Amino acid sequence: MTLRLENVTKKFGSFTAVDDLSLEIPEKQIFGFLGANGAGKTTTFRMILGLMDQTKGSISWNEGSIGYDQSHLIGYLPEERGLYPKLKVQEQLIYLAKLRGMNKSETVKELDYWLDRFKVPEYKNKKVEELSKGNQQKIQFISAVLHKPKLLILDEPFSGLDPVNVEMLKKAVVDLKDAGTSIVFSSHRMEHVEELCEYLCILHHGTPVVRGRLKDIKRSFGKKNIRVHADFDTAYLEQIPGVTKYKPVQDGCELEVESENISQEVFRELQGKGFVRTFDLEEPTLNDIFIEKVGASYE
Ligand SMILES: Nc1ncnc2c1ncn2[C@@H]1O[C@H](COP(=O)(O)OP(=O)(O)OP(=O)(O)O)[C@@H](O)[C@H]1O
Repeated sequence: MTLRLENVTKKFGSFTAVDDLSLEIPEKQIFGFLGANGAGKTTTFRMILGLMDQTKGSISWNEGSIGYDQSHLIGYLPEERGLYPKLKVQEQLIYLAKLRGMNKSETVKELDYWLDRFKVPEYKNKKVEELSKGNQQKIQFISAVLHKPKLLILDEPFSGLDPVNVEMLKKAVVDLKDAGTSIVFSSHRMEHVEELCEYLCILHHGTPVVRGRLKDIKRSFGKKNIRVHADFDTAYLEQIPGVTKYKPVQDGCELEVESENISQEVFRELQGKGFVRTFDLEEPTLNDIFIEKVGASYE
């Protein structure tokens, strides 16, 4: 059940929010959707879900289009969140699950499971407005997964959650993937995407600037980070051509180098100067890649 976007464009008047976006989102994986504010992530989700028509291009899931008759196969956590504040948690989840074809006893069973798992069983009969923002978000997440969707779209699922709740939700996302759910989520937090996703796309002004498998993206980025700890002054390393960043740290330095070859050059330059305690060569972080590809537009 691959989700495929082909040359998708969305215009609002003369403004292009999503520009000729082609993506293949593999099934049973967690796919990360990144981009600065206003990059077009939510707009893309809305088009995938059929909440909004694209101006051009096509979106297909399992070779067909996504229609309302597939609502029971899809779960969505919208960015704007949308629970009824005056209704009790159980009442409204029974109502929302009914729209997706679930009966009351199935819903209550699933709801009890999730409330226990998220350590909030006492909220079952509380009105949503009585819950904190983070706890409302957990309930909203439950409403997106209660019917065991095959495709789950999460718009900024971790925003506004404390670290314990972030971990709880991450674990739930991984377990859902292991159970066979295809998950797409947007986030501004690179470390979450780095930890959870095998595949990702970085959107910039509605256009993908990076897409594919995280491992391949990191490898092809070229730049590497090096951490050196030594019992001599390493400041001279900054002068090596191809060293793009230099930061002194306690007993050494952190470097960014243009390529693997330059890292070997740095290694050679360290020989014979004294005792080198650490020489760590690391792949770039997703944060490094994001800043390089998207960051310039902030300047
Ligand atoms: N209904 C609309 N009418 C006009 N412009 C819109 C509409 N919806 C979105 N936009 C514009 O389209 C662009 C993309 O918005 P979108 O909400 O998809 O971004 P996003 O990547 O989800 O951003 P964020 O990270 O801030 O949530 C923005 O410039 C936004 O102002």
